Amino acid sequence: MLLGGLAGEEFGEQVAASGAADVEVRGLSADSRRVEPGTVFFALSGSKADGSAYVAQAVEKGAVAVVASHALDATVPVVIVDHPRRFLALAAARLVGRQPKTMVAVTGTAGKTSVASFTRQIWAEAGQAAAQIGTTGVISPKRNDYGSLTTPDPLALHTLLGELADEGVTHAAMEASSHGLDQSRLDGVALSAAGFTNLGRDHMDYHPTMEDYMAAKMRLFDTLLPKGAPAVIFADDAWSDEAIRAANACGHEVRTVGRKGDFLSLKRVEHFRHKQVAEVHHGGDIYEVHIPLAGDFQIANALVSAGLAISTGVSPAVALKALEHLKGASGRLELVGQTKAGALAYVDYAHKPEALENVLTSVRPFTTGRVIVVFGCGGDRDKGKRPIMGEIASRLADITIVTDDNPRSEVPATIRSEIMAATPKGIEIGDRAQAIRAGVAMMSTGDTLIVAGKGHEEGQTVGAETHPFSDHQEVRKALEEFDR
Ligand SMILES: CC(=O)N[C@H]1[C@@H](OP(=O)(O)OP(=O)(O)OC[C@H]2O[C@@H](n3ccc(=O)[nH]c3=O)[C@H](O)[C@@H]2O)O[C@H](CO)[C@@H](O)[C@@H]1O[C@H](C)C(=O)N[C@@H](C)C(=O)N[C@H](CCC(=O)O)C(=O)O
Ligand SMILES: Nc1ncnc2c1ncn2[C@@H]1O[C@H](COP(=O)(O)OP(=O)(O)OP(=O)(O)O)[C@@H](O)[C@H]1O
Ligand SMILES: N[C@H](CCC[C@H](N)C(=O)O)C(=O)O
Ligand SMILES: [Mg+2]
Repeated sequence: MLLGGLAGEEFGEQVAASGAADVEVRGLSADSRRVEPGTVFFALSGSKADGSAYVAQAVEKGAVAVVASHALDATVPVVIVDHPRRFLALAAARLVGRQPKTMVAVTGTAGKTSVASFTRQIWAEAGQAAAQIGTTGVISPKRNDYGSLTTPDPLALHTLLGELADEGVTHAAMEASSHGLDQSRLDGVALSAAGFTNLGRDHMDYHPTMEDYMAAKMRLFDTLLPKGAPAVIFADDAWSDEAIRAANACGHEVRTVGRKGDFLSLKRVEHFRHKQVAEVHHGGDIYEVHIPLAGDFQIANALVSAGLAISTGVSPAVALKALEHLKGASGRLELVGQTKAGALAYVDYAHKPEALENVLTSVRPFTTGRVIVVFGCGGDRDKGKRPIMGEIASRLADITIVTDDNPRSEVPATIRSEIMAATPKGIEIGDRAQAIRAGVAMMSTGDTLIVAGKGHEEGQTVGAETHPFSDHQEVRKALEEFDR
């Protein structure tokens, strides 16, 4: 394809100005190390490096043109644009040229993986070939691939979407992380609908303020979702009104769900040990909905998912009935085992304040004994959340065990001490396997154990190395050891 053709209307003029419109393009890359002959190199300024420094290397490896945000010295044409990351995403979409026909994206601080999974499950129940893309990887009729980024970079993303389309997948739900939105990773995806769950503290190391964080999330509505398309918004969050305002301002069809929702209105919820029954009103009809998952927050996720499924053609009756068979996403308040005396052990991915608060509150109604929590905070990530999570655990759990969770380049004991400062009665056990053993050893009748922070993860990253580690396995091992 010619670069002029990949540029589209938005970047056509700049490409023409560079004299590169007729350059034949064989591939795109933002990494000089991966450039091959015929590639267009996008020189991106990142958090660690500046791609401009690698232009010479890219050209040496065969780059036929460079896209950058400022003038550069190069022996090939240089296209100067304001937003090279957006150009990369749109060009990747055009170069691949196909994606599952119906795609939705969901954003929010918590619940994205769950909503992507539930939406896929509802579509599948409705007979569609459906996929989900996000933190836990890619799940489709033919795949169950472990993932890394929540929102893949545009080249990986569009290659994947092309493959899914070739495999016959017609429906896909993807997670839009704030990093992904801010870095235009999904700008090239054609969306049929989009969802918002909630906003809470996270990634304050990346976004300067909560308003900036919210603005990144709202790119989903103000830049990516085509005007007039359905925006499904959870109505009961502190930031819901702001999201509704933003979606309305863009001319979308706003569909709110939740207690304050008018598209799917939640009227009543009864909590049981392993399930919840909700009364939901839609378009004048009343539905009794059985959700086989614990946790109030799963109702919110289920409603956003049903809203997205209905907005993409599933009948309301089928969508709400499908909720009866939902399986939780791996490691999201997942019941991993129980003691012979019936005390429950869960693995959960809460690694940010609101999520931890929600999870600890969610298990209280069915916990007749004590709530025991084992958790830590990641290194090289928002340090401000450490004392906040410590305070939440000491307020909402009866026993708190503070341990390590991917310390990365930081000193693990320092991370723990920042959590412990707000958890005066916390027990500190750095070794995560030992911390889980200690938690399991304490369990007696009526207690609930929550091992939080890693969810589906399969490794513990210490320094630059990731060692195999699974909360699921450690919980199971400890249950075997202590509960004979
Ligand atoms: C902070 C961040 O988000 N970084 C992402 C970003 O990298 P970057 O552009 O900042 O990269 P950089 O290292 O500064 O390099 C700048 C440019 O120079 C290029 N380069 C560099 C070296 C070289 O020799 N040659 C060369 O061309 C790089 O390829 C890059 O294009 O763009 C890359 C490509 O899309 C991402 O892989 C990378 O994600 C890193 C690995 C990451 O850890 N991201 C996390 C924080 C993240 O994105 N998380 C979110 C949210 C999770 C959640 O919600 O909890 C996610 O979506 O997963
Ligand atoms: N709607 C919700 N409201 C509050 N907390 C939630 C909600 N949904 C999930 N959680 C909590 O957040 C954790 C992560 O859930 P999930 O993976 O679905 O969210 P996510 O937005 O994909 O998170 P991440 O950005 O880390 O990938 C869960 O394990 C649970 O503790
Ligand atoms: N996507 C999140 C996951 C955090 C999970 C937690 N286990 C940690 O390592 O902090 C991040 O990279 O910030
Ligand atoms: Mg996720």
